[in-house]
Amino acid sequence: MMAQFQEVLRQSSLHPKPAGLVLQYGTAGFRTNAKHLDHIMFRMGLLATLRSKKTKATIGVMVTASHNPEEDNGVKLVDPMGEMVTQAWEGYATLLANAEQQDVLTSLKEIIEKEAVNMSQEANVFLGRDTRCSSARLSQAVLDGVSALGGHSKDYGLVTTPQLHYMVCCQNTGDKYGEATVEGYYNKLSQAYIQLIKHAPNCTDDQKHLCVDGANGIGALKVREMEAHLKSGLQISLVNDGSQGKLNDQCGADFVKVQQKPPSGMNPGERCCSFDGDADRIVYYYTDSEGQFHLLDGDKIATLISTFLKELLTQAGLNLNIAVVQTAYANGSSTRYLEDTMKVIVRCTKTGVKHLHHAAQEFDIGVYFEANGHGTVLFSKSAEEKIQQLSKDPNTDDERKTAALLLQNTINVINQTVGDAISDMLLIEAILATKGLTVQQWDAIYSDLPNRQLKVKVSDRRVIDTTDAERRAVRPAGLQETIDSLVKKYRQARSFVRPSGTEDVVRVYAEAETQESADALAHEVSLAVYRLAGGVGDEPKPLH
Ligand SMILES: CC(=O)N[C@H]1[C@@H](OP(=O)(O)O)O[C@H](CO)[C@@H](O)[C@@H]1O
Ligand SMILES: [Mg+2]
Repeated sequence: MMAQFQEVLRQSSLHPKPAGLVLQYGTAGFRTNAKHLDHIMFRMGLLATLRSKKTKATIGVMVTASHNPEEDNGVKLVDPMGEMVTQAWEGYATLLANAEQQDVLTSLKEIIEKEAVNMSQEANVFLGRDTRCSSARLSQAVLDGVSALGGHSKDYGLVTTPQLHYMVCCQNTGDKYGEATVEGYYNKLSQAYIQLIKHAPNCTDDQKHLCVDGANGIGALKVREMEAHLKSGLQISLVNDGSQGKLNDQCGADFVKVQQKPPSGMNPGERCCSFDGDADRIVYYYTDSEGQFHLLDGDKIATLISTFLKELLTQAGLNLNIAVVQTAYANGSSTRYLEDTMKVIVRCTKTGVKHLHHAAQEFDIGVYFEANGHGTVLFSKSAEEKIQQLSKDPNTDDERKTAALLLQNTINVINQTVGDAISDMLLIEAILATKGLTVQQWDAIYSDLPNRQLKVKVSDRRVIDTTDAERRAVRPAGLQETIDSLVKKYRQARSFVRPSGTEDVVRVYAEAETQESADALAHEVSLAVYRLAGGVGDEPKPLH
């Protein structure tokens, strides 16, 4: 053990921390300009090794800053079942990341002691990275951290974030979930997709065509690799494939969702989708004959998927509960449609995938999506078993059997570990094909309420405290009362504010019957935040 600690000290000096730099393990790990991250990567290599020893399982480390600009980078840790690392270890990550150079060993020992980590236990770490030019160098720093503590590592190189989550889950479930290789991932998903579209024999070449915006990132590389496995079951035109443009610059799912417009390089007459920079988010869109842009975001995706699953459950005669998990950012129309028309259970959680994921685990089938397009579907073990039994039952009639087989293939096309743009894309394409739905028909299931998101700069965003899944502010005094009285001025209105977990801003959301009302309400609520929560800089200006 002494020798290992000596090695940590030696290696740590090669990955020095800039004095005074303080970073937080946020909603999606550490994220900042790549030039400040070398020591963070080394230390996350150390921490992942400890986590592996503690859990006696393989742990994942993904080097990416998702939708952030190319100059940034970041790192996320992946727990044994492919889920985000637990909250307690997020705390350790922050502790270790911020320890000054001379205190690294003390912090490391503190974690070892608190968690009673058996240091003679073997450790295994899987590593993946996105296409940023800083990612290769930063990955090496992670590997140095793992080897300093005597851990084993496997570097998957360029993979999407959800592919790495998948590998970790496969490895720790003895390949029950699938084979822990990129090839195994493509085979599992593409075979399930090909089985699903067998139920759409009338699908024309036009319907099989999809434009994909790869955000000039890893998703573009991987969608190309996947395409080869799909045996022309899907015809993909790839734009922003990374050959020319810059990562996430004027493209990608975040750009499309926030700007509500198509990415550069795309002429979206037909069905299109955009991935984000690490391919764990997806949004769809099209432009109608009048040139109007239509966005089909995470809420519309959750609605499409849950409708499909509910119909299959009915056909299969299976009594399984199904819920949709959303956040406060879900469009009010989607919530109303799901609850009132679809009669599915709807849950609202705090922002951040881990919250949605945990809530979704409480149901037989939990469909979760953030409005920005990050999401997946979780099937409980018993739900999977019931579906499998039915598909094998010789006494089942044809209709029930077909539904059970469709459900089975749906399970196989989904990456249950985390939101996955490629897997979600295949599922959505299969649903549209089997139901014979156009993107316009899908869009028409319900109409979004006009909405607006704004950001307000305040001197300390922690003065805002929220409750009820972030839908109500309990501090500062008077803020919620002000929001309530502003909301009353508009029809079908709703508004809330919360401090961002990834940026130094307070986010304001408003929706209402018209775009003008949503914009006016968002502005008035921004002013209330500015005045009551210590706004800095100029007062927010009206949008019109
Ligand atoms: C309104 C919004 O889209 N917020 C995003 C954003 O979190 P904030 O805490 O709002 O900054 O980044 C998170 C990580 O990617 C994502 O999970 C979340 O949905
Ligand atoms: Mg992402």
